[in-house]
Amino acid sequence: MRGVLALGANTGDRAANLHAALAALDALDGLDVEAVSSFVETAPVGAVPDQPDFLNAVALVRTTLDPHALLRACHAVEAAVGLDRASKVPDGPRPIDVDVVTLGDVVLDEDGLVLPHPRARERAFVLGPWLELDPDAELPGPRGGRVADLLARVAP
Ligand SMILES: Nc1ncnc2c1ncn2[C@@H]1O[C@H](COP(=O)(O)OP(=O)(O)OP(=O)(O)O)[C@@H](O)[C@H]1O
Ligand SMILES: Nc1nc2c(c(=O)[nH]1)N=C(CO)CN2
Repeated sequence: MRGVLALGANTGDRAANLHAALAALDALDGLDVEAVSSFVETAPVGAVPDQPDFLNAVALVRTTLDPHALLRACHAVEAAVGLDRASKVPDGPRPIDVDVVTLGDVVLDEDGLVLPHPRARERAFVLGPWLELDPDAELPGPRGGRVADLLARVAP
């Protein structure tokens, strides 16, 4: 299946962290990184406004992993690049964050995994790079829609 991953980093060498995470993802059995967006500098969104700007990117992947295995793989890559989950503050600074935005048309909410990612539809730092890679992209599910339309709503 095709999947969409969102990456973000705002501590350390942000670009090096994104490159390391992308290489680690591509090295996984059952996952190929097919395309990577530009790295975009974005102001922090969410509960912690007073932190460094993020470098964000989106990757299109092809994978045989099931949704939970894909999330576990993302967490393993985060740990390998230097994220200590125990000290992570929600919405706060981190050397790397890898979220699963979509996996095919899968819609689910179970065991700590929600697909599509519940906040993707309101995050310009996800929608913008995704649109760059696929101008016809669509977010599946009842609250989905064309990524171009969702982006126009959050970043008019
Ligand atoms: N689609 C998803 N992608 C990544 N994590 C998810 C997803 N759905 C649910 N989660 C859960 O969200 C939990 C918190 O995610 P994380 O630690 O990345 O939070 P955060 O990065 O601070 O915020 P956000 O999830 O809004 O990016 C994870 O432990 C994971 O179980
Ligand atoms: N600009 C930007 N803001 C954020 C980001 C992010 O990746 N980019 N990630 C967050 C938590 O996942 C919270 N806020």
